Amino acid sequence: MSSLQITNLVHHFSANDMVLDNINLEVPEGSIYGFLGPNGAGKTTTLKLILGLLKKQQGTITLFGKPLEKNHIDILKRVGSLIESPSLYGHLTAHENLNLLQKVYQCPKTNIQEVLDLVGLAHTGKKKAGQFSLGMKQRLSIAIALLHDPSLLILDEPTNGLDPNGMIEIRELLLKLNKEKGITIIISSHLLAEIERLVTHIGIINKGKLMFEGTLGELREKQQQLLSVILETDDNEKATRIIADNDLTPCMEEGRIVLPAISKDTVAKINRQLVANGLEVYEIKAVRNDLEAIFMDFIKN
Ligand SMILES: Nc1ncnc2c1ncn2[C@@H]1O[C@H](COP(=O)(O)OP(=O)(O)OP(=O)(O)O)[C@@H](O)[C@H]1O
Repeated sequence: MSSLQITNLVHHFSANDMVLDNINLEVPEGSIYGFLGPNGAGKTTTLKLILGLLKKQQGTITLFGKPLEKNHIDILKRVGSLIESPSLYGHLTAHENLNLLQKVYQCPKTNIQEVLDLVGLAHTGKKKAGQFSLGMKQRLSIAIALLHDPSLLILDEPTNGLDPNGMIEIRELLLKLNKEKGITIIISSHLLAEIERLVTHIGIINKGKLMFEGTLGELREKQQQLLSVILETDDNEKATRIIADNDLTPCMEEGRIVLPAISKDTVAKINRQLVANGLEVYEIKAVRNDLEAIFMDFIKN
């Protein structure tokens, strides 16, 4: 069962800007789904459409097996979200902030202490939210999103601007919410390293197109398949010209030639050509791309 399914989602802000270009994605129930992409890729637009904060133009959005348009209120009751900067009352304590919003959202009062415990703010007592660190403010915003006991939490770049400690706190909180409360989480980010140790599933979006979707394990499998080749010769400029004649695109990095993934046969062929052209080949080695390099590859192409 999936918590969210999107099919053929298209969105324009004006006639000739395709901000979302036929997005299809699926968030399994119980997963932590990392929605990854560079600035301007279309992450916030997608998340706003999922929450009904933007009017859908084309495609279908289904949450908990029901179409969004026809079940908007019922669906929103099951979703907590944090999109863009949170609105907190700086002159109120964490408890007072939650107390106020609990009345606005008409959710059970009993949730307040539990939610404060969950996000690690139960000890903040009389301290006003305005005096909180950015990390504490983010955790209070997540607490607000949790007040009505949602089964899906949608967070748009919640670790933006946090120091490494703040990032770790949010990561541990989200893992706890997922494990202990069974909450499905969608979290957007433009940094793979930031969410790599948190997510079970990843969707990579670039220029409004979904470039990859799968489990973290499937992304790692791509890592196994992708090998770049590093070469060093006594005349790298000449070697680069010879290699480029094979329809390859070598580039220079730190005085060595770097080639995208190529087959063993091609490596042998290039080696023969370089030697036949009188070059000394000092080194040819295959290197595994790390996950970050794979992500960069998705957003480059
Ligand atoms: N209200 C709007 N009117 C016009 N263009 C918009 C509007 N909102 C977003 N855009 C454009 O749509 C594109 C996608 O923006 P979006 O905010 O969805 O990207 P993002 O992946 O969330 O990026 P970021 O990490 O920078 O927030 C960008 O080119 C942005 O300038």
